[in-house]
Amino acid sequence: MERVKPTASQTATRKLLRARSSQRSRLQWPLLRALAAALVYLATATGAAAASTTPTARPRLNGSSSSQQRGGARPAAATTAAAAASSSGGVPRGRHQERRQQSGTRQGGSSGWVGPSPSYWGSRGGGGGGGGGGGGGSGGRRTGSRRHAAAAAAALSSSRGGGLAFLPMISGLGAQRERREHQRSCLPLLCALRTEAAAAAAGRRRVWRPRRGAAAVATRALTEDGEASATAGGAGAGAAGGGGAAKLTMRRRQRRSSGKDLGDWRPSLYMREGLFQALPFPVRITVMGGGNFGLALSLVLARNQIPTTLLVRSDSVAEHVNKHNEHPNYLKGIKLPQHIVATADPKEALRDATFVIHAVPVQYTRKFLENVVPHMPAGTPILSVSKGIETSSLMLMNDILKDLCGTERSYAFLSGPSFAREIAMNQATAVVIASDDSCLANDMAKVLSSPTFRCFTSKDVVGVEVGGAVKNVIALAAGMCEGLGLGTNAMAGLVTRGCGEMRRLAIILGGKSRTLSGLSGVGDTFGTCFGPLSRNRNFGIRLGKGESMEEILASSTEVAEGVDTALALADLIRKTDKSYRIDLKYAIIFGVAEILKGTRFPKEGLEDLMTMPLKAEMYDP
Ligand SMILES: NC(=O)c1ccc[n+]([C@@H]2O[C@H](COP(=O)([O-])OP(=O)(O)OC[C@H]3O[C@@H](n4cnc5c(N)ncnc54)[C@H](O)[C@@H]3O)[C@@H](O)[C@H]2O)c1
Ligand SMILES: O=P(O)(O)OC[C@H](O)CO
Repeated sequence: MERVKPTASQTATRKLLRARSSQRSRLQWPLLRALAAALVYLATATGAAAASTTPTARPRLNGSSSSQQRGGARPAAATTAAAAASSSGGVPRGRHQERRQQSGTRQGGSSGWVGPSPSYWGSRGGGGGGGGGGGGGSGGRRTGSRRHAAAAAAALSSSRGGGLAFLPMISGLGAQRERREHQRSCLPLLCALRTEAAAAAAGRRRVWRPRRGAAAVATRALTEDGEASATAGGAGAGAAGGGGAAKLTMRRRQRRSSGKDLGDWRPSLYMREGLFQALPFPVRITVMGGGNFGLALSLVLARNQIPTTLLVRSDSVAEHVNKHNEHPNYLKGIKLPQHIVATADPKEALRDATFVIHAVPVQYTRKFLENVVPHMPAGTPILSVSKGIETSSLMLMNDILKDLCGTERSYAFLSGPSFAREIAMNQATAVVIASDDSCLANDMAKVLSSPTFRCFTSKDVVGVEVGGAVKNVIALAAGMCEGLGLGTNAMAGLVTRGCGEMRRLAIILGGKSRTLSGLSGVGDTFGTCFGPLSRNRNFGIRLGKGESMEEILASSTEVAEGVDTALALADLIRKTDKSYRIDLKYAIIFGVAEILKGTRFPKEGLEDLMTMPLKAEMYDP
């Protein structure tokens, strides 16, 4: 019998059904794992409660239902935990903690955290100097719900606080409302647990008062112990003694004794409403680079009450920041919260970092990192916010960081329309964080997001990075357009054609076309080309008005990354794109490079663009 050939729509429907069924089976696995983990946990917890006089007794977490919490009743979990705490001489200890203490390994970085560690710390070999290399991160990388299911199972079988790692798994199953309820009910508990974990690490005892709420517990931790040891939803902290950490702690204490601390240490809306998505491990962040953007991101972190250390270049700047709560040169007029601590000592800044944020301009990155890398704990993930291409190597940040900090750690890249001053003034901002490691991108998005700072995620590192680099060059051109006194038609045409060049280059380098229609592509291009705060645009305006490069460079204190990047891009395109007439395909980038080199005037550049050979508007590489 002759086989009937399916129609195109039948084939498409079948493909869709097949995809959905495989998606369903992927979703079922975490559910089954979750159920299995919960059963194991319940069975063990029952046994543990019976034997709660032993030091290894594990408290029950499942008593903290939202109704109990809202009704103000002391949750069963708290009662059990308190009983277990007192019986074990402080904080109840789980198996992981015990094993670590027996083997003498420093656990969970500074805070003594005993929950699971994320997959991107796998290369730390379960321990190490940072904020949490241990627990569940057993080497190879896992992704998505598998990782969360495994982390939850590990947490449930390890320590009481780790049980909260169950939350992301619930979210993976899509039960949004339940998750919110659960988080709301668990949040005060989570904060209290972390406070206790940190106190235990520092050898202190702590009174269990979950009914006072997360904010009270967090604040109390700060006031009583002089250490930012409990933070909003998921941002635990360190209380490690000795060395640099002790110095930082002492500074915090000194400030506190001055009586003006805590003014801005309030629970954010995310924390109060339970919207903050807790990470199942403590977080302490080091921001490298105390320029405009480093400061702005420190403020974002401080608003989420994450302990943040700013690594600056000189002792005098660090001293000024710590003493006056503002930077002497950047973001003038913006006051920094007291709990942002600056230091010029990379060892001191990095020893306890859970994550590192790199906010040094691309062209200074290599020199800056040479002194810093030896002090960076192995495996600590880095989030880069720098946009551009290195002139000497023609590398994007992804390659520069891998070159300098090794391939054995995960990297993420933040980009999008995000002027430092607007962020510092708490104005709404949306960005994208790209990483090959989607767990890291998700976690960084959780750490940074707040009601005024929204992070999306992406897997397209190249697309996001190319967008961030090329938009600065287009902004120089847009500035020249403005400086030449041209109208809206010219500006809109120029920026649109510039976005085409950006997309073309991104595709050639391995990025995705759709990324360039997002925040890091056209989003950032619009922001930078039309935003009065843009340094690149303002540089272009001055060029357009007839000032020379030398004059502008001599009189400006701020970095316009597009200047070096334009020259690097022209070289990179020549090296990478071997197609016919690249000068026509990248007319704006080449034009800007020529003007910066001094071989063309802005007006001539415009004439060149307008008299190019006639051709189709769109074509792909
Ligand atoms: N400013 C913004 O609004 C913004 C927004 C998004 C991304 N970014 C990106 O963030 C990165 C940092 O930008 P920024 O605005 O904070 O820079 P900035 O111009 O405000 O500060 C310069 C930074 O570089 C350091 N620096 C200066 N000269 C140096 C040198 N010779 N060697 C080593 N370090 C030196 C300074 O100490 C300072 O930390 C850039 O790549 C930029 O593209 C900035
Ligand atoms: O001030 P610019 O021109 O360096 O731009 C800053 C940011 O990149 C805008 O997103």
